[in-house]
Amino acid sequence: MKKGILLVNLGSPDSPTPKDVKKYLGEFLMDERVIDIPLVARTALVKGIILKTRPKQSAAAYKKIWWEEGSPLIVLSERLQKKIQEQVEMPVALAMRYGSMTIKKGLQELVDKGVDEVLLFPLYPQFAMATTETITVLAEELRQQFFPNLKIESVPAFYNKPDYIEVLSNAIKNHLEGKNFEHLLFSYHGVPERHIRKSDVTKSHCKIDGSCCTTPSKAHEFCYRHQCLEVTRLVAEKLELKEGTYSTSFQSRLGFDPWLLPYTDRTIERLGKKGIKNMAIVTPAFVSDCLETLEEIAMEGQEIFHEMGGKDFTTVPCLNDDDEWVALLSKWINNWAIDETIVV
Ligand SMILES: C=CC1=C(C)c2cc3[nH]c(cc4nc(cc5[nH]c(cc1n2)c(C)c5CCC(=O)O)C(CCC(=O)O)=C4C)c(C)c3C=C
Ligand SMILES: [Fe+2]
Ligand SMILES: [Fe+2]
Repeated sequence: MKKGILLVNLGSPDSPTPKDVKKYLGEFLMDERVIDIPLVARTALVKGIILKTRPKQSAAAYKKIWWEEGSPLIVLSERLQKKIQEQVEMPVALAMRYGSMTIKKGLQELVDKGVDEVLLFPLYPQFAMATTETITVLAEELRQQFFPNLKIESVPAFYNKPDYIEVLSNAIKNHLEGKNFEHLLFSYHGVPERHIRKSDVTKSHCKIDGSCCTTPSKAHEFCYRHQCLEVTRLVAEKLELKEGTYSTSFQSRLGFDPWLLPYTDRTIERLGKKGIKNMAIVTPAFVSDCLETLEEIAMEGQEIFHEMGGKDFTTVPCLNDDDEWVALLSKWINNWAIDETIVV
């Protein structure tokens, strides 16, 4: 059998124009694992309300962060793919869950190279219904419909793998070397609380009450909140951060449902009001810098902090195409090629 890799990230619009942003958001938000309400209600909400105003607003935000080569998320994912390809023997393709670089095209590219066994690699350290699950479900649907002879195995969330924590901690340490920060905020993309309850395989563990996520449970294999809190805990342990000098928050909420707390914008506000003058922020739910890190955090977050009296606001870049990160992903891929072990 010939093996190949399909790295999958979220995706971006083709350009930062309201028209392309609308097309992209339409596909993204109509995903039943992103806005998880019945089809009729989802259509009314997305097409009848969100897509009437949001594309213009989002396009303006995208314009602020767009690069000459294109969307930062896509460009950085492509750089990652190229660097991994230099370190592994088998073909490495890249796809996006939404937008033009489809998973179908990615699978076809591998099949055209003679691949019949694919390692599907969602580029998300933590599991979420709206990220990892939607990728694996779609890939399986495409396999059944178009590639019935293809074998696909998926890489699960790797949030607590010691070598991932080490690479992430080193990246944070290197970036913050010599910088004097009083507080390090770990900001993760949020999800509606409802998503956490839906993914609870035990159906009774998740209470979103702050304690369930630190009580051992089978539910944590698919609990986004637990997995985010664990990344913070493990990195803080590795970097020997003192209690009270770091915290976790959740960003990018959409709509009026309760999302995971505390919210990042409010947390930054609170830190500024409390008299913190120098803060740093890291965003471990994203492996590539994107709209949510470059605009929402590095621009809007910084502005909030300054308005509250804060001075230095340092954003730690995502792992992007960091050499240690590339080496780790290549090691995991090469291990799979040798003995089918998936990420240990
Ligand atoms: C951990 C990763 C992500 C989760 C979980 C996630 C959930 C989620 N997102 C929305 C709504 C939007 N997200 C948007 C942008 C965006 N989201 C992620 C990652 C996760 N989303 C990334 C990497 C990006 C940036 C993409 C880029 O091109 O750079 C947007 C678009 C921007 C905007 O208008 O704010 C929306 C909308 C929901 C509803 C959701 C639910 C669980
Ligand atoms: Fe929990
Ligand atoms: Fe999002």
